[in-house]
Amino acid sequence: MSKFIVRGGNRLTGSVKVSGAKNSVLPIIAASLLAEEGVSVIVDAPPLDDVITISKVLESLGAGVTYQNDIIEVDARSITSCEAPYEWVRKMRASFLVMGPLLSRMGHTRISLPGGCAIGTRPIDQHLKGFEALGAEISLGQGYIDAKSNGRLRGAKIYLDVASVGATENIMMAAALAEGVTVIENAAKEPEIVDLANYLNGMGGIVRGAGTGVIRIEGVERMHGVRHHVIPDRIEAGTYMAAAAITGGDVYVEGAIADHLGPVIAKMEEMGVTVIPDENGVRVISDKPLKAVDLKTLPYPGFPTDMQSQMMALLLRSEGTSVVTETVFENRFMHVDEFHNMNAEIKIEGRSAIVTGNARLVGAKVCATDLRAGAALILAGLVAEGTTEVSGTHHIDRGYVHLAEKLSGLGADIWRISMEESAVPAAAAKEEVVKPEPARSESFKGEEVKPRFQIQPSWV
Ligand SMILES: CC(=O)N[C@H]1[C@@H](OP(=O)(O)OP(=O)(O)OC[C@H]2O[C@@H](n3ccc(=O)[nH]c3=O)[C@H](O)[C@@H]2O)O[C@H](CO)[C@@H](O)[C@@H]1O
Ligand SMILES: C=C(OP(=O)(O)O)C(=O)O
Repeated sequence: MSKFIVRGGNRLTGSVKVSGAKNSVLPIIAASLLAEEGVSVIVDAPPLDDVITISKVLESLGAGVTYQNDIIEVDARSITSCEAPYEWVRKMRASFLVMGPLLSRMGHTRISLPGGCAIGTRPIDQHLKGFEALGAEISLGQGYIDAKSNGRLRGAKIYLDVASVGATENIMMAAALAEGVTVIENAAKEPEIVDLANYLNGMGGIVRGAGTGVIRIEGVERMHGVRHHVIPDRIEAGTYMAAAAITGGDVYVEGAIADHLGPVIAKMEEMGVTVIPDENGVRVISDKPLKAVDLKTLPYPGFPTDMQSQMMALLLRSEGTSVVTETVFENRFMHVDEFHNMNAEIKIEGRSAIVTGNARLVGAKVCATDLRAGAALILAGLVAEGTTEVSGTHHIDRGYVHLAEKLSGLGADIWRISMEESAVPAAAAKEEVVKPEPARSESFKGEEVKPRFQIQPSWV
């Protein structure tokens, strides 16, 4: 157990590199299960806890998985099990993404029900509706979902009631080896969907229209491993852009793809932040007082829900009152209570949060209630008076590679300690900061999912 310690007041400058996208690499690793021939090589796979978890799921199914220097190799030629047990699906909802490929390739799968999570109930009805349309028989019992098909799945037209990212991905993967053509209508359009489609096409699949609301998948008989580069993480990029903006900084976010960040850039520009994209990244200059803006989260290309809490941190420091409306998840304002502990004034009215700007934020002990809430609290800590301690770091480790190291590289006063240590006096605590482990080179087989960090003396 560890926590981040942040001392506010530093202006961030310099360059930070974005890692591969969590929300791309997870479905892509799952899709590797479709390859009956060859080995899949996934480049720019970020060393996140979620990546370890999905790798463990694949190993529990009989696939070979190795990880070295941000490259994952998956050998799924011999799958020995079709069951994703509770212990993995409980750790990470995205484990459910193995259902589509397993059903398509093996004709049978048994997966623990993913259940809700902190940000909402997150049902899976659209995934199941898609599998049933493709001819699977679904039964539920004892916390598990059983899906069986009589021979190959058969292509079908599927209209999604909500443009769900996960359902679109799961159905794309299920349809990849089905007989005939599948058309997904009201499909999600996120860049991660396009990345998955490119991966499936590289594996010998035939997927067209990804990135639009209608995706057409022509089923093929066999798929093979391929080498693929994961796209950069637009949410991680957006988080560093917000760090630059909130601290009045000047930061180059290397690897950020401006096209993937349209609404984030638009809102930052409305706030008075200068954003200069080029072909290798995005420069963010914040040299004026920030202005309040209203924003509403929506499926892509709307404003991403995964940037809502980080943006709220920024709005706390803006001139005027802002209204933030969350339409994607019904319970994604848990960071508001934590912000209150830092002296913020925010009122929740239904699906909206009314954010009073010009907040004099003060450091406090706060808890990351989910991944992005954790990032937002760290952003607030960067400008708060005094020291902020953010616990719940396991959430943050799901989605950010070396967060403290990347921010301190930009000049932030942030480090990580184990829970047993005291954050004060800070100088003493810095003697026992946490350093990332060297890259893994071994198979994940047989290991527990351990924190990827260990205490090292005198680092940073
Ligand atoms: C691993 C991954 O890629 N996670 C992302 C993915 O999550 P995930 O794929 O779980 O999110 P979805 O797009 O499925 O969820 C969007 C909305 O649809 C609802 N829904 C979803 C499926 C379903 O069968 N029925 C249903 O009603 C959900 O409850 C939610 O309200 O997209 C979210 C929305 O951009 C992001 O916040 C997550 O970071
Ligand atoms: C909600 C998120 O992820 P997940 O769907 O993996 O929980 C996120 O990345 O902010």
